[in-house]
Amino acid sequence: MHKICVIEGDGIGKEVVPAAVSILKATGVDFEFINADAGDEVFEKTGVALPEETVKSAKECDAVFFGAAGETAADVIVKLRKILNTYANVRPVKAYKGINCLNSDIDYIIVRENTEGLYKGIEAEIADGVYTATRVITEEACEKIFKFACNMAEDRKKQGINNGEITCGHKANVLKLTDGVFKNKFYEVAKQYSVKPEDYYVDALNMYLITRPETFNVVVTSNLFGDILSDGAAGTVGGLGMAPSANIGDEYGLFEPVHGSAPDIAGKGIANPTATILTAILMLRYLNENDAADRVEKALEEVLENKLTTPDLGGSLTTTQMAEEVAKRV
Ligand SMILES: O=C(O)CSCC(=O)C(=O)O
Repeated sequence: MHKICVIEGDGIGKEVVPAAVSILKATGVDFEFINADAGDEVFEKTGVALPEETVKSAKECDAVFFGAAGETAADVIVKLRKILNTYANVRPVKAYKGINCLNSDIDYIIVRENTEGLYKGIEAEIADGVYTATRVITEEACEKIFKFACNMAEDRKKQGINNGEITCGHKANVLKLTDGVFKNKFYEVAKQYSVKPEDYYVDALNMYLITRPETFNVVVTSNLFGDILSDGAAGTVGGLGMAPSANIGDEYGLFEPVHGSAPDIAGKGIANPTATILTAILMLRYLNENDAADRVEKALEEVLENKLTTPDLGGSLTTTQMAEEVAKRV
């Protein structure tokens, strides 16, 4: 039995998470779902966006399934990632039939370092009207993220998905010390694996992810660059409604769609649940429930291809109705 800490959060999180949970229940896998609070609403009630009891529940469960947070997003998810030390933020970018994608051959994974860089939160006013943000790069975090990414590239090679290509995005021509270390550690670690390493300046890489996305397999980069590249990459495969993510550490897994709470459509029943369903598939694989993951992905692919979707994907169903179409095919 898998215990899952479910945090719906704010806005459409309250719609897409229950939709995905209904599909998880349809797989027949033995789950216990334990609801917990985080985000704007609990902040307004208690003054705390990430309650201690939610952190406790997250640590006691086998995985955390998170929806979205509004204005408090960074206070909730960045803090949770740090507390759970989920140092790898895994962001698949894949073209699905029936979805308006840049091309049909896109299938790569962005691995974003998830603990440091500019996300250390070290900001200061160092003089009147002068403000700084400190970017932290440590050899330890570099080792961990590059080993994680190289293992992923090797696994995909063993599955025949690709030939071990792995790409590092950095800005070492400007950030000569911090990204010089980042780039050098990448090649140092890559030597220990049967992979094909390459690197690009992150601005050029951003362009290549648009002009030739089908040529990439595993892309590894630092925190803020990963945040930016992954949103742009989502745009090449149908938008943030198609963007799942898995925050992975040595002890915990935190699963969340990349999109936010979308207050403009919250409560209308039209939120696209695909990103959250794809996130549920990532969680099933993390829990080694690979047969169930395959069944959900096959069911989702059929639903997408037949436009049994929410309006943003060309269909006419509600969030719940789309999830029901997936669930009955699982
Ligand atoms: O920048 C962050 O990661 C924290 S705010 C939510 C977000 O943008 C993302 O999860 O990509």
